[in-house]
Amino acid sequence: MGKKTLGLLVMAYGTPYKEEDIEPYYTDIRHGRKPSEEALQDLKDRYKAIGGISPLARITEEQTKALEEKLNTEQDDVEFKAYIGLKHIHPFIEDAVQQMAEDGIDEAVSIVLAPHYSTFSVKSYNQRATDTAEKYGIAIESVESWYDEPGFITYWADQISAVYDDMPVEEREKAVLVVSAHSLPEKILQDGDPYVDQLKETARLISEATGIRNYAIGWQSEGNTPDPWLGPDVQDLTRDLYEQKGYRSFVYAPVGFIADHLEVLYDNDYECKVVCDELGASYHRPEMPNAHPQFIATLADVVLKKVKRDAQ
Ligand SMILES: CC1=C(CCC(=O)O)c2cc3nc(cc4[nH]c(cc5[nH]c(cc1n2)c(C)c5CCC(=O)O)c(CCC(=O)O)c4C)C(CCC(=O)O)=C3C
Ligand SMILES: [Fe+2]
Repeated sequence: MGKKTLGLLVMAYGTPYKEEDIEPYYTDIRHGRKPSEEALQDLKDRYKAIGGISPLARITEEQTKALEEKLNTEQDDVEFKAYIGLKHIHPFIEDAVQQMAEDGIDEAVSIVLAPHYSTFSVKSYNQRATDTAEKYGIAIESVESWYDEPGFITYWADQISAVYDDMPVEEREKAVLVVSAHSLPEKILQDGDPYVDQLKETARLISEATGIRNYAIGWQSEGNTPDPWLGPDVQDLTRDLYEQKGYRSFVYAPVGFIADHLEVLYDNDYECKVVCDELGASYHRPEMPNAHPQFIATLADVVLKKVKRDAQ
């Protein structure tokens, strides 16, 4: 008998593949409500500013292929077969699980390509995966978070240290590390959501690993809604750190994301850089994990730990 095939559901946010996808994609993000003409144009302009469309679709695919390959070379007990399931565009999470069922898979493990757990993000991905798997009789186990995984911390520590090592000593003395994730509505805190504490812990572990004591936590890319969002926003934080603490060099580590995409290429590389330029401060942003082998090996560790624990 051959090896058992285990489904590997890799879930991610999703991104438009071409300009015409932007409207239905944005409508899906807004729970089916069409965006205003103005908001739609604003989003189209941001995608245009990063080169027309996001590289995220390609990167998610590269990460998924690399993870499947790594898992299958790392161990010999099962054969992992990867499926991409997206939150806001095809192939949707439900499509991926249905495809698994059609391929005869009855056992699967899932991981979200986002390190920190929140009721807004990972919980809803996992719920959709579990509901659909149940419908098709697939036994699925879901990774919940990996914000403190040693390889993840090492990845960022190495990238950040490389940026600091390249700085002249005078710059390094006036440098600050800004560790950030996507902002969420403040109301998540009322339900004891672990999101904020998890980001703080990622930052603390990076500080410990790099020896960088001057760091601050920020939130970015907040939505355009009337409710209050988690702050401080990274742009306001940049000004405050400049004015009140005298920092002159800013190193942005958007650790809530793992790929080059709109939030990083626009919200950090354009918007934060504009603030730094205005202030006459230096802007740095270490490389995102993307399909970096060290990062993929970390994801493989996370998946294998989940599978092994459940096998006991
Ligand atoms: C927590 C979180 C993550 C990280 C965890 C995870 O990865 O799941 C994330 C990632 C991403 N978010 C992305 C894109 C967008 N998110 C939006 C809007 C929103 N995100 C939210 C949350 C998150 N988002 C929320 C609460 C809203 C407001 C919704 C509302 O209106 O109530 C909008 C609408 C316009 C705007 O607000 O900019 C867009 C275009 C892309 C793809 C980028 C690309 O295509 O390159 C990625 C990776
Ligand atoms: Fe988003």
